[in-house]
Amino acid sequence: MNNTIKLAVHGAAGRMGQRVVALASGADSVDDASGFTVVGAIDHAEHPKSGQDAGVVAGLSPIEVPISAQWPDDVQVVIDFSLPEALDSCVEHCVANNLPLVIATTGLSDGQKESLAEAARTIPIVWAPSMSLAVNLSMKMAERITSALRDVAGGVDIEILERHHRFKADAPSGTALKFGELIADAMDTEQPVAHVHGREGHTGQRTRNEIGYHAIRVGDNPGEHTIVFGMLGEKIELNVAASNRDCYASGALAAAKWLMQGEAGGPKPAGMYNMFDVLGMADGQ
Ligand SMILES: NC(=O)C1=CN([C@@H]2O[C@H](COP(=O)(O)OP(=O)(O)OC[C@H]3O[C@@H](n4cnc5c(N)ncnc54)[C@H](OP(=O)(O)O)[C@@H]3O)[C@@H](O)[C@H]2O)C=CC1
Ligand SMILES: O=C(O)C1=N[C@H](C(=O)O)C[C@H](O)C1
Repeated sequence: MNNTIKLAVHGAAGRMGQRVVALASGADSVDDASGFTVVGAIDHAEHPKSGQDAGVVAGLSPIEVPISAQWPDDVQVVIDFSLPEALDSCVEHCVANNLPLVIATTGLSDGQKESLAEAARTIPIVWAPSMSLAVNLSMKMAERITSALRDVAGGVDIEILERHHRFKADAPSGTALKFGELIADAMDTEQPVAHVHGREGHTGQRTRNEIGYHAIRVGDNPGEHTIVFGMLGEKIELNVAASNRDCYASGALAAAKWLMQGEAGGPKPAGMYNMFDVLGMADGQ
């Protein structure tokens, strides 16, 4: 009997979808990727690779699963790496079929975030802008550094630089925005924190309650974030960089496996989870 977890990948023909299909199909021996069978490789019907074997598209031998807009019936868990405009139908399918869902797509609208919160009342969802262990650990470090420097004499200026490949459609990255959200909370100021995206012209002096964001698009960079903590006389730079996309793919597979490991032997209860939950880094864990 086949006891593996039956996985569908949404956005399967894309850069990330291909790596999830490859790792889950055993392309490399990655612990987090063991124990899955890819049963669905979902992409839009007009995709040029539609109908082709998803394993072949991902650079492997055939896995006998075509890239298709049709969802198979035997799916147990879904991983989404697609586009904001493609996500809604994926969430609707998971809610209608009671399927646990890992959402990695970034650039979502406020309305979509509200819809996700609603969906999480019915199904368990892991939603995170970065599935990478190193990035999530760096987020915890950024919170810690921000708190430690909160009352430093002369103050600290915090700026977030992100670099990604030229094909990336959203800016700044979802990860940069999440770093900013966590840092703003850790700044714990009475004044609201201003999120400043790039600077140009006669901007005046930098204020003390702002976080700056700078999005760089270069070549094939799979994702790099640098958080600069600038003080008078010294600075700290926290840099976290992917060498390839497998940190995200294996993190998403770890999240899918975690969703399938509820206390009662079935999936986790309905709710909104993140990678801190998956990695055991949530407050109080
Ligand atoms: N959370 C994380 O750890 C990470 C998140 N990401 C995010 O994941 C997303 C995908 O990234 P990436 O793989 O590089 O992007 P790609 O553009 O390479 O892949 C997206 C795939 O989704 C397809 N798609 C478009 N419309 C639909 C639809 N209606 N239904 C199903 N599939 C559809 C695209 O087709 P077509 O090409 O024809 O548009 C493409 O094949 C981005 O938002 C990115 O920011 C990326 C890496 C890590
Ligand atoms: O589009 C990408 O490539 C990435 N997107 C995510 C983001 O927007 O934060 C995560 C990672 O940095 C790669």
